Amino acid sequence: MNKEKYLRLLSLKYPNIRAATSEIINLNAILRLPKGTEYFFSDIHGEYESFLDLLKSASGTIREKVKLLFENVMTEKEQEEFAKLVYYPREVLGQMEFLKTEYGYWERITIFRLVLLCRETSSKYTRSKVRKKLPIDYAYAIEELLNVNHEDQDKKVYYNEIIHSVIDSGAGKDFIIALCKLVQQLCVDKLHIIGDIFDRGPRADIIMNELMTFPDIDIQWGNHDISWMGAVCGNEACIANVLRIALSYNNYDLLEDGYGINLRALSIFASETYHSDPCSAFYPRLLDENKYDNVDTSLTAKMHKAITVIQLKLEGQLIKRHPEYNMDERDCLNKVDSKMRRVIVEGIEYPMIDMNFPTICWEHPLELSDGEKELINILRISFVHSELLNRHVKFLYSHGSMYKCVNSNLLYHGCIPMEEDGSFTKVQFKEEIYSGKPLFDFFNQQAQNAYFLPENDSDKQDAVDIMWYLWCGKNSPLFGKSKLAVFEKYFIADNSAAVEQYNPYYRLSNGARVCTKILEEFQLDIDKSHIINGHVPVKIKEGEHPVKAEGKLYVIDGGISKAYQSKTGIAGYTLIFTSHHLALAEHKIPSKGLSNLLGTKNDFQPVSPAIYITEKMPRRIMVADTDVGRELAERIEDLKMLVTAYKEGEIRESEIRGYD
Ligand SMILES: O=P(O)(O)OC[C@H]1O[C@](O)(COP(=O)(O)O)[C@@H](O)[C@@H]1O
Ligand SMILES: [Mn+2]
Repeated sequence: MNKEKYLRLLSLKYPNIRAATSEIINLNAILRLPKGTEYFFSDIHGEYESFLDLLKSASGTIREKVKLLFENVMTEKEQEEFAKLVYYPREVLGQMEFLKTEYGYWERITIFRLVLLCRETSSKYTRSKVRKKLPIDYAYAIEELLNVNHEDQDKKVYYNEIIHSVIDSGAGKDFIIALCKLVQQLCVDKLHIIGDIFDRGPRADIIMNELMTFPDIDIQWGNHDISWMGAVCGNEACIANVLRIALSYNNYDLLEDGYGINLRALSIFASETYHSDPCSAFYPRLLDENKYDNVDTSLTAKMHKAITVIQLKLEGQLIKRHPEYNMDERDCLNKVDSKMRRVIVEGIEYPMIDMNFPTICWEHPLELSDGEKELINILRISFVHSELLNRHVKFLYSHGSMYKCVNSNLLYHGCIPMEEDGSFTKVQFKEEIYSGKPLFDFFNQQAQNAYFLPENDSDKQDAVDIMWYLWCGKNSPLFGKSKLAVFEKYFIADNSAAVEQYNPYYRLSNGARVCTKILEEFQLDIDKSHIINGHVPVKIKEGEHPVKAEGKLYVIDGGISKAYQSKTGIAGYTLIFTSHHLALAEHKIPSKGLSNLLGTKNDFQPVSPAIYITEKMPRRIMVADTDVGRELAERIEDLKMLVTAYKEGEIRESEIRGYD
């Protein structure tokens, strides 16, 4: 756009010198504020209770602020009760049994204390930023309360008046809820999710609903997320895969209650096809109980086997369609010698532990039976049309990507595929060869194409297929392992056949030199920047540490996922980036959540992690030093140009606004 056209558009918003100048002053003020606090989480894996605890408590930060403010007027127990209210106001209020007279007093003092907490948490933001986070209904009242000067006697009366009128009008509870939510949102200014929201734990859908309420959030897709996205794009191998994992963890509530995926056809097909098969290797892991949909485990095992066989066939077909994936080795069904009941994997022969495959014709092992064809078709329709799942996937697209550079940090879930010598692996798709950043960009574009291209576009199918490659391909930055040993885990007794080798990245990135090379590849300042990954559980109890490469790399998969806590020894990490420092909050097992709060009242354990400062900033980081700050500085320059244009008569000033 040419300069004059651009300034004319800008003049619609700032129609005269006064308006433009006052915006310049505002923006300059914002630049001089400390930057907001950023929170990083990864590998949440459907654990909605623990995750909501961490999010709503700002990983222990709110508890610290409560202590700071009220240590002298509240006992430890009262502080804990108060913090509990801030995290789960609706639930706590629903539980309260007070005499009417006591309640009125409690409501007043609670509002008063919450306002103090809001003031403390909002102190480093401009009024305008706080205003944007205010709930519409109470914006005016809250803003007044936050900004009243307590020294002034008249103002104090005014302050009390506001609180009284809120209570008198019967809005006390709602007002308390609004203040609590505001504290939560003020504490976590920016939220970064480094992938793997889905699979294993009970309710990824509840996590997504919560994330969608967050004003400032970005998501770097994990391999598990991309496989759900692929499923919604209609990739049948991905559909079979997400169902297989969900069944293996007994996640019926997520599938049926959450996403409305109808499993009737699968259960009928499985119980008929595998009626006398014990399906022993397919019993689900029972880490959580379903609240709504309970299916007996022997039927689940049959459904699990049915979908696994379908998945192996569909994967084999995909591999045949795409020789460029170089994944022939993963076409395992074609490596089975059905007569000898043996299979050859990576050149080694193993006995098969199970040869009951009523739907496989060994002449053409990848062909779906008629029943399987009909079934996968029904399931595909269910996934592609699930309304809530589509909303969630759209959000993953609008707020997510393969990687992100933000405030001097490089965020991605898994790895940059690398050779043993530290060079970026060159990967060929069609005629093009990609490596390093261009490989990420290529996959990012393909993921977009998979969902957004119209059905009749000739590039659509390849893009939809690549979603499966991103889930488990050797050179997928989201996966980064030599193979995903689905077949071996179910059908070979020897565990060594199921070993998945990590890409050399995972060893080489422990060295600062390789991390520097990666940061340079993404044009980041090598002295200030960090790489932030998830994907690989950090085995703390075996002496591993999340901070690597002389502080340049953070791996923050600490095991929020219950299934992995025995490996890591903790219940997850939160990386916290304030204006002063980078810190890791290390969460203890068990993080007792909402269900405890609602069950036995006294059993609630507040989130109180061990917090370690891992890097102090040489000086306080201000908004001016951040990406947003750079955008604001540009806007200031533009506004200055506009002021000059007004002064020189190039554009005429006006009082009225453009289009509104
Ligand atoms: O422990 P589970 O749920 O059976 O999953 C094991 C599988 O998950 C994977 O680790 C991928 O999941 P992550 O991205 O969470 O590591 C595979 O490599 C592995 O085969
Ligand atoms: Mn992962």
